[in-house]
Amino acid sequence: MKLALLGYGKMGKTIERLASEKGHEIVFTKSGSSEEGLLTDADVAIEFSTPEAAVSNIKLCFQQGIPVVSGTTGWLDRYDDIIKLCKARNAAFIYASNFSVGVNLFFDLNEYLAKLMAPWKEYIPEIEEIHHTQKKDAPSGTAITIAEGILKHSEELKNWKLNEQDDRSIVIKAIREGDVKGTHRVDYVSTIDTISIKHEAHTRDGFALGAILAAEWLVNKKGVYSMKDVLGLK
Ligand SMILES: NC(=O)c1ccc[n+]([C@@H]2O[C@H](COP(=O)([O-])OP(=O)(O)OC[C@H]3O[C@@H](n4cnc5c(N)ncnc54)[C@H](O)[C@@H]3O)[C@@H](O)[C@H]2O)c1
Ligand SMILES: O=C(O)C1=N[C@H](C(=O)O)CCC1
Repeated sequence: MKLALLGYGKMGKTIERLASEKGHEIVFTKSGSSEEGLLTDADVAIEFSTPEAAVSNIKLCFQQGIPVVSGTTGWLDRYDDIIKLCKARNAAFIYASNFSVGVNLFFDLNEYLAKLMAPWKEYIPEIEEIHHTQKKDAPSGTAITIAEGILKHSEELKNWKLNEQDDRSIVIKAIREGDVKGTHRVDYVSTIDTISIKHEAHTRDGFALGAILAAEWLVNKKGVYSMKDVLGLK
């Protein structure tokens, strides 16, 4: 598979290493807004850049007819526009807030637990995420997906809030420390006890391998997909 890498920071470089080990070829890399260029040698693009750059990078792929896998977080206020554009252009697109297989299993576990806990109103759900100090967005995209999974099964809770709790919202506590790769915990807290589930990434390899898997899956497809399609979790 011939790959274009849009964004060549911590994730871009991890993807380059692991994709090369799998026998894929990197034919294009982009690490700034001034670089445009032709992606047409690539079978698929993998986009891990910045919240400000993601939308124009994805559009660049749609314009050049290259399927695109995007893992950049912090731009989702534009997600619906991108989906419309993808359909209008008959392009191919996968976004995931987290590409690791472990986190995608954790998303399902989170929804299972949310359904189980829904009748037990004395337990209040809370989310905590911890990441490295260079991270630009808060809360993490993964924490937002976790919150959405809980909201789907709750009658009382209507939204999430960063570092703030009230009767109708789930608090997401965002902590930035050292070089933490990504830790997410969901607690159901009552006065009597706490029930917790946690995912802790030890390296970035899981995110990168999941993105490569998604790219391999997306080649020669059209349409909008998710990691559930890639992993057969639907
Ligand atoms: N979905 C997932 O599984 C997952 C996993 C890890 C990180 N992320 C997200 O991926 C993004 C990147 O993470 P990172 O740790 O590699 O960050 P990073 O800061 O190490 O790398 C980002 C790179 O993007 C480059 N860049 C800036 N503008 C650009 C542009 N216009 N076009 C192309 N590249 C540009 C920067 O030069 C930088 O090298 C973040 O949004 C992060 O939250 C998602
Ligand atoms: O390092 C990051 O930045 C990460 N971002 C994603 C998020 O916001 O959820 C995934 C975990 C790592």
